[in-house]
Amino acid sequence: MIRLDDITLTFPDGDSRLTAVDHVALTARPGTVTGITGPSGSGKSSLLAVAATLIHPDSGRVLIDDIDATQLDPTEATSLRREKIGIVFQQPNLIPSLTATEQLALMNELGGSHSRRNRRTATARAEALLESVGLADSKDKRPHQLSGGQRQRINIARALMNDPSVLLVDEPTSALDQARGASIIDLILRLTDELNTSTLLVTHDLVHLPRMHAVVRIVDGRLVPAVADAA
Ligand SMILES: Nc1ncnc2c1ncn2[C@@H]1O[C@H](COP(=O)(O)OP(=O)(O)OP(=O)(O)O)[C@@H](O)[C@H]1O
Repeated sequence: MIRLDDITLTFPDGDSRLTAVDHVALTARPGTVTGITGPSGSGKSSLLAVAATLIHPDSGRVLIDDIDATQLDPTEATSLRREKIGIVFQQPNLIPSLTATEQLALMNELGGSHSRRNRRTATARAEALLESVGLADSKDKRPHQLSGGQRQRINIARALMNDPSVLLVDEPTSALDQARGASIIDLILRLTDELNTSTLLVTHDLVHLPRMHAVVRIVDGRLVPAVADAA
C-alpha cells in the first residue's frame, strides 16, 4: 500500500523556487493500478520520484505499508526502497553483459540482507518471473539479442524480483507501438493482480487509461479531476 499525503516538492529556479508537485494526496491500494497522466512538465515524474523515496519532498508524507519514508535516514530509506518498492524507469537500463536471468538475480544481491535469497532460490525466482512475463525462452539472452518490448518485460520482471508491495512505472509504453504498448499494460495489470502490488503508472497514452482501476491527472503540479481526460 502506498499513500502520498499532502506532498509538495519544489526545485531551485533562479532566485525563487519552482513548485513541481503542489499539495498532492494519493492512495493506491494493493492489487490496483492507478494511472497518472497530465501534460509534459506537469510533475508526473517528480511525483513518482517522491513516491520512490528517491527525492525528499519539501513537505508531506510518503507512507509505504504504513512506514513514513520521509522520517527515515538515507540508509533506512534505501533499505525500504530495496525491499518494498519496484521501479520501472522509462529506459530499461539493462546491463549489456548480463543474461536476462542474471539481470534479475543481480537485484537479489542488491536487496536487503534479511530478504536476500540464496543463489539457487534467486535463480529459480528469476526464471519463474521471466516465464510469467512471457520470456521463458529468452532467459539466457543478453539485451542486444532482445526487442524493445522484450527488454521492457525484463525491466518489469526485474522490478518485481524482491516482492515489492509498491510498483512504480514511468511511461512504459513510450518507446513501443500501440499493440506492444497494450500488451505491456496487460502485463502490468495482470502482475499487479497476481502479486497484489499497489501500482502507480505514469503515462501520456490516454488510450490505456480506461483499463486502470483509477486515474489521476496532474496539471501544474496539482491533481485535477481525471474526467477531463475523456474530453
Ligand atoms: N531536477 C530538477 N531541477 C529543477 N527543475 C526540475 C527538476 N526536475 C523537474 N523539474 C521541473 O519540475 C517540473 C515538473 O517536471 P516533471 O519531470 O516532473 O514533469 P513530467 O510531468 O514528468 O513531464 P514529462 O511528461 O515531460 O516527463 C518541470 O517544470 C521541470 O522543469
